[in-house]
Amino acid sequence: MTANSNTPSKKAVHFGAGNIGRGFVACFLHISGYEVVFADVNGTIIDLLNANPSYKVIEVGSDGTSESIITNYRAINSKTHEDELVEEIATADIVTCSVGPNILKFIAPVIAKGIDKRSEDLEPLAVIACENAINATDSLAEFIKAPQNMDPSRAQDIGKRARFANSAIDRIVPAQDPDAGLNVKLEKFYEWVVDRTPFKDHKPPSIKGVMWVDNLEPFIERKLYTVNTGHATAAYHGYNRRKSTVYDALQDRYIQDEVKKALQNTADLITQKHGIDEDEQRAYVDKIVRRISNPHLEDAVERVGRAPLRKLSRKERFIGPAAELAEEGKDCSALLDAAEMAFRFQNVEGDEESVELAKIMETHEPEDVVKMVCGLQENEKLFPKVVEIVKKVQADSQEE
Ligand SMILES: NC(=O)c1ccc[n+]([C@@H]2O[C@H](COP(=O)([O-])OP(=O)(O)OC[C@H]3O[C@@H](n4cnc5c(N)ncnc54)[C@H](O)[C@@H]3O)[C@@H](O)[C@H]2O)c1
Ligand SMILES: O=P(O)(O)OC[C@@H](O)[C@@H](O)[C@H](O)[C@H](O)CO
Repeated sequence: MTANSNTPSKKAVHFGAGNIGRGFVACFLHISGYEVVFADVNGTIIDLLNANPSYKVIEVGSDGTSESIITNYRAINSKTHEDELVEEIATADIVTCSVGPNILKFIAPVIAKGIDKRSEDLEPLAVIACENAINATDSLAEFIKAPQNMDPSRAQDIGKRARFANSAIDRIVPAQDPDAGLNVKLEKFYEWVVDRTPFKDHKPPSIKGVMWVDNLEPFIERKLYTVNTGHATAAYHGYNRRKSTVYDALQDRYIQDEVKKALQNTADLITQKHGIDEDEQRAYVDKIVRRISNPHLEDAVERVGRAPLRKLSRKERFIGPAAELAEEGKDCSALLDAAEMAFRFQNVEGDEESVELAKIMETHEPEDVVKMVCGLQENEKLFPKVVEIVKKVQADSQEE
């Protein structure tokens, strides 16, 4: 897969040269004819990218392996070379990011400067956040337009210089082997759905593989509450049963049943809320269970369970759907079982949020934990159920 050399050169700046960044977003921008300028704070990755003119994207699955070569990129350290990056953004066609939802506020200032410097003779910059979070691009746009980052008068007519489109991005990219260098191993499946509505009066950027839709909400909720709910359920149960990978976890009959029950809980919500056909959702679930069971990915439960405070928050894969189901008096018990396992994901090596979670659990009353971590309020039907879970986990920790 290489870009057609006759394609006029277009430029994309991509924040986050990590797994999904190199393996999916940059790969598809590359085959769509963009020069990709990576921006990252990891000096080692930046140096490697600048020293190597190509890297491989390796798709692995039951029907074999296939490789693509990615070229035509540069890399800039956003911590040390901000001015250079501002110039690149001011003249780019697209800015994408896959840095993690909690990092958006840190990349916003430099994007704001680049947008502000942009000539209005150019098409507006297309900004698309590729994170596992509902409306991540809106969150990024809010940070960009905040008065500390942009003069309010410029924020008001920012639409002349930039358009912000939410997206749902789906492809499993595990942590890479330490000796993999820049190469990225990932699954064959991919889905990248982007909101078309911000480009109504302009042409949306041309990116191969993107599905443009007028209503993104069903796509992002279905993705987060199926792929990520199922994945995290397997990972947290797996972690607590000492499994190494999601594949190993799913070999355990009990965990497999818990995943299926959690995905039945979310299917009950999604099919009704978004008018999705039940058979279609069943097929989607089956496919996801097959995808996360891919033995070639060797996806560690610690990666999939990473950042438990984010994953236990209000709009995320467990509490988001469970709160809505509880309000309707529907079953959300498997989601709560998985949330309990997430509360037990404490002090995991290399995971700051799991250390923070342990401190919060040790020093706060159960009701306060539920308010702080899950963003639930006392008047919500789910609140007492999660309080009971927290009490149980706290009691078990005291016994240990
Ligand atoms: N890996 C997947 O399977 C997958 C799939 C879909 C979506 N996502 C989402 O993509 C995002 C990234 O996930 P990942 O697995 O690629 O993680 P990753 O850790 O491999 O990559 C994140 C990259 O962001 C960089 N970064 C951190 N702070 C930065 C900053 N201030 N400025 C610039 N770069 C910064 C890191 O150095 C790292 O290279 C997350 O939101 C994740 O949920 C991941
Ligand atoms: O990236 P997170 O931490 O939100 O979730 C971990 C995994 O579930 C996730 O990265 C999946 O691999 C991905 O969302 C598949 O599309």
